Amino acid sequence: MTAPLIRTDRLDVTYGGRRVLHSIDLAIAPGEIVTIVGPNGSGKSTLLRAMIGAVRPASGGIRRAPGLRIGYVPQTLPVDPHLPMTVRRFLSLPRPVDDAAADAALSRAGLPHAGQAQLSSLSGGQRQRILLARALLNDPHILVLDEPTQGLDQAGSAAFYRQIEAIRADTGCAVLMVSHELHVVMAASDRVICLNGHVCCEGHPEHVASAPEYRALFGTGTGGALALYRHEHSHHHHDHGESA
Ligand SMILES: Nc1ncnc2c1ncn2[C@@H]1O[C@H](COP(=O)(O)OP(=O)(O)OP(=O)(O)O)[C@@H](O)[C@H]1O
Repeated sequence: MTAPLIRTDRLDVTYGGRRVLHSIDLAIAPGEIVTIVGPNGSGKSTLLRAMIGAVRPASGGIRRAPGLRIGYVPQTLPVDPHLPMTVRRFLSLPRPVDDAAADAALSRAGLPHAGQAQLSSLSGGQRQRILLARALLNDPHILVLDEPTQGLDQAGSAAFYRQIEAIRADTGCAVLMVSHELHVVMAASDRVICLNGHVCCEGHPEHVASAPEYRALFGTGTGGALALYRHEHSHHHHDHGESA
C-alpha cells in the first residue's frame, strides 16, 4: 500500500478537560476521497482542524508526509463578504499570486471568469467555489473541506461535489471533507467515516448508509433519498455482503 498522506494514531482531543475526540485512527491515501459524517458536535471540524495542525492533540499522534501541501476550505468566507473587494484581490490574501495561478485556480473551481467580480455579488455556491479556488492555489496534495456545501440546495451541493471529483481526476489530489448529506456525497466518496467522538463505522458509502451504527445516529430518514440514488445511479446494485 502507498504511504498515507496523513495518518492519526490514537488521536485524542480535549477542550477544557472534556474529551471530544477519542482514539481516532485514520489514514488518508493519495488520491482518495474520504467523507466524514456525524451529528452536530460529534467532533468533525475538530478532527479536520487537528489534521491540518490547527488544534493540538491531548494525546496520540498525527503524521503528515514530508513536504505535504494542504488546501483548506473553511466553512465560511474568512472576510466580511460585504467589504468592497474583487475575487482576484481576495485570492492574493494573504500571499500575492500571479494572474496565471489565479486564473488556473478559478477555472479548476468552476468559475473561470469570476476574477473581477465583487465578493459581495456572489451567491453562496459561488463563494464556496472562490474558497475552493483559494485552497487550490498552492497545488495541494490534499484538499480538506469543512462542510463546503452548507447552505446550498441539493442540486447546488451535488454540482459542488462533481467539481471536487473533477479536480481529483485532474490533479490526483486526495480529498477529506465533512458533510451532513451522506446521500448527496456518497456518489463522490470512496470512503465514508461516521464519527461520534470516536469512529462509529467506516467503509464504502453504501455500507455506512446501511450500517446499524449510522442508522442509530441518523435514523432511516435518508432512506427515500438513498432509494432515489440507487434508482438513478445503480440499476445493477447488489449487496456486497459487507458487515459492520
Ligand atoms: N474551540 C473550542 N473550545 C471549546 N469547545 C469547543 C471548541 N470547538 C469545538 N468545541 C466543542 O467540541 C465539540 C465538537 O465540536 P466540532 O465543531 O468539532 O463538532 P462538529 O461535529 O464539527 O459539529 P457541527 O456539525 O455542529 O459543525 C462540541 O461540543 C463543541 O461545542
